[in-house]
Amino acid sequence: MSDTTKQDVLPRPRPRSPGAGFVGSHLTDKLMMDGHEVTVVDNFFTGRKRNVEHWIGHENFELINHDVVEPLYIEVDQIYHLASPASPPNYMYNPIKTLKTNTIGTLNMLGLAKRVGARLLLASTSEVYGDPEVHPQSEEYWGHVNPIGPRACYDEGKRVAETMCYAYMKQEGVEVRVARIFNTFGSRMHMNDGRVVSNFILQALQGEPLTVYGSGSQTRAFQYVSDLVNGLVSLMNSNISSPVNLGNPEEHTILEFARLIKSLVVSRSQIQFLPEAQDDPQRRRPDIRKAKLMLGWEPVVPLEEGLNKTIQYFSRELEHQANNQYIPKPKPARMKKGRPRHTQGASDELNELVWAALRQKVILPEMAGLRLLTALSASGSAFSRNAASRGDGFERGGANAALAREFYTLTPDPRGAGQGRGTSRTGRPFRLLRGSKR
Ligand SMILES: O=c1ccn([C@@H]2O[C@H](COP(=O)(O)OP(=O)(O)O[C@H]3OC[C@@H](O)[C@H](O)[C@H]3O)[C@@H](O)[C@H]2O)c(=O)[nH]1
Repeated sequence: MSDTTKQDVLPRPRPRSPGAGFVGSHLTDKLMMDGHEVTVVDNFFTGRKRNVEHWIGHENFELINHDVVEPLYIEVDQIYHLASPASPPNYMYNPIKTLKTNTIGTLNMLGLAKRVGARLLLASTSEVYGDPEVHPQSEEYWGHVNPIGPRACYDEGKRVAETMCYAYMKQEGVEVRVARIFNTFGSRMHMNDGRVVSNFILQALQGEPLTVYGSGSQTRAFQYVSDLVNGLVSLMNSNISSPVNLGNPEEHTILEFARLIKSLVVSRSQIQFLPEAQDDPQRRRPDIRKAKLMLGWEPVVPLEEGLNKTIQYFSRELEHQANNQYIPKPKPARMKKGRPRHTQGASDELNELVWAALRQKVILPEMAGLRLLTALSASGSAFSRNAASRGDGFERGGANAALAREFYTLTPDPRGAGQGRGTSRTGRPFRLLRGSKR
């Protein structure tokens, strides 16, 4: 099928990504919000349906339970190939599976790209540089990897995945993009992820010792997930086929990082030194001059801001887990006149998502809208809990208008937009009722 025909059939790009994991689910949010049709493919080895459930029911969204180690036959224009466990304990847990995913999985995705004429973006990693002898790491550096060490399944798996991309580009003309992703953190990381950010935050929140492997003098530079997602999308849509580093160049020792998290959580946790991990890279920091120059991209979220959001996310996860269900905090069912209604306790991320949807006039179908409301409700918003429980009302006419009205009424726009008046999805203008009785 030619590109033109495909464009005729699918007026908007139709990307696919194994997107129920940490990074994939944030990428899915961005692509959906930008109006694309998205097919998420995931085997749920480390991904979770919960991360993308708010899109289930949306006409532009499809979720396929599939392992990329098996061939896949779908029609797409762009492929974000993110499949692979990324946390060292996860990828070392089943090294053969990690190797299969990164080798056979990548071959299958490149085969798919070749068959349908799609562009493929490989989520590669800073781990291709191994324990680097060059600092900071630029794309020209070939790396220093132990090919038989415990990290090799991932490091070498990603290195050969890059090799495969360029072989398909040269031999078959497949359009490829390669993002070398440096340490990334944010909400939707799994509680058992095992990487340093989730470990330290969870330990600090629970008063457990923060486990520093080795002396803590090894360094890393951490980027917030929204910066990464913006970088991935801009790389996909660029004309740069050679590898590009995506990361935040602000470098810290792991010990400094432990202290920073302790202070942000205001935790009394001790710091506990454990034996050093084998082949642990000692220094890592991205050289991002190429991304800046060629993509106009650089991270914008300050470390502390990203960490505070992530701390908030993990506090809720802990609360949710402790109760096995979220017990809402007591709140008056009706707010007093003049007092702003808001989703206090609701996740900023969900608020942002709903607001962005309303601002960009993305259609929130009843099911997706209800799921968002339910999620907000689970986060402790008395108002949205009521709205969710009145879900049947949304099935009737003007559902999106009702949904928009609910959110206009209860949620402050985090970016200050939507003041005073709004327009519903049906085009019917309505007044912002925030702060007054409805
Ligand atoms: O509890 C912990 C966890 C980790 N660490 C240390 O913190 C540093 C960072 O470790 P992480 O497990 O978060 O991540 P690593 O940097 O080793 O690997 C990561 O690199 C980039 C990505 O591609 C991957 O997400 C991941 O492989 C390491 O030095 C590690 O030894 C601790 O000191 N304590």
